[in-house]
Amino acid sequence: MTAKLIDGKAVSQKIKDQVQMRVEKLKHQGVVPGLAVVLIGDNSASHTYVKNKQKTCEALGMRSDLLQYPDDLTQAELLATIDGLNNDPNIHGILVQLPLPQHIDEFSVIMAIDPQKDVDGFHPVSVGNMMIGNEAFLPCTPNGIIKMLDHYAIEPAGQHVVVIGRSNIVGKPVGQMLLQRNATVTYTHSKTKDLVYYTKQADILVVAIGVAKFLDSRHIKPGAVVIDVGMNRDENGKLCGDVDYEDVFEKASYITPVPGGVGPVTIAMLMENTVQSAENSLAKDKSGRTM
Ligand SMILES: Nc1nc2c(c(=O)[nH]1)N[C@@H](CN(C=O)c1ccc(C(=O)N[C@@H](CCC(=O)O)C(=O)O)cc1)CN2
Repeated sequence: MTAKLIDGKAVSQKIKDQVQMRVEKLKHQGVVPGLAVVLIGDNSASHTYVKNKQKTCEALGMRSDLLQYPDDLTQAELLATIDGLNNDPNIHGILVQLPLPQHIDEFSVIMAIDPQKDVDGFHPVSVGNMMIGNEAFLPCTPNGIIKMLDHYAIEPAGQHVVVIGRSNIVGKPVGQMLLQRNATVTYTHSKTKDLVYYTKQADILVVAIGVAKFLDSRHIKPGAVVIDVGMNRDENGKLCGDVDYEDVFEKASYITPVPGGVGPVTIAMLMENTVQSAENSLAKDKSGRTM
């Protein structure tokens, strides 16, 4: 068996085409969706991702404001910036690019963002609503993974999903979202004993640990679906995932490439959250006017 490629670029394009139609409809009603991206410091990967976000935003006809600061920005200054964006009627989505410099508390920053503009889906209000199945902004990478599975008719229901990694932005939410689609979910992490005992049981494996080529064919059962969330550089400085792609390709049924898999769909889901927020804002204004 050789794996079928899960083409993140193709899935991303399909989502962006739908977003573009929604943007045009909003523009006819006088609303230009606006995304504010706050970038602190000089992390080169973050600069690349933010550039991708801005480029995509503008290509879809949305407004994208970049607020860039040196890494000595104080937490108080950042919170004041976020407060200004919360109150800007032309801004519908706010994100602060992670990771942050060590002197800034990530939770305080996420808490400062108005949940109605939380297009990353990281705010506890968004997370809580997601957990109980309420409408919420869903985190972009986990939601993108769901969209890729849907695109290839890979049904999570009844499947054993093993998640490697327990971050607040990928591991924890993706497991919950797949649980809500009736998968059976096992969470594993750096402290899990005998990791292979769990990974070899997985019908669907989500690998989000940030270690280049960590997972190889010994970790998976034949026919597993492998979702590689990793974004690393190999010994030659080449972008690679958490999965040894060449080694796993012969054994998996589906696999996401890096680059070209989870990354592009993450961006597309951010665009979808941003246009959704602008639609929510317009609906709220209209309901206010009819009161
Ligand atoms: N505020 C946030 N910070 C971070 C998030 C997030 O969702 N919100 N997620 C990750 C990084 N991430 C989004 O910002 C992200 C990572 C990778 C890509 C991407 O397009 N990857 C490309 C390759 C890009 C390259 O050339 O290096 C691919 O995989 O094809 C987009 C977004 C952490 N921070």
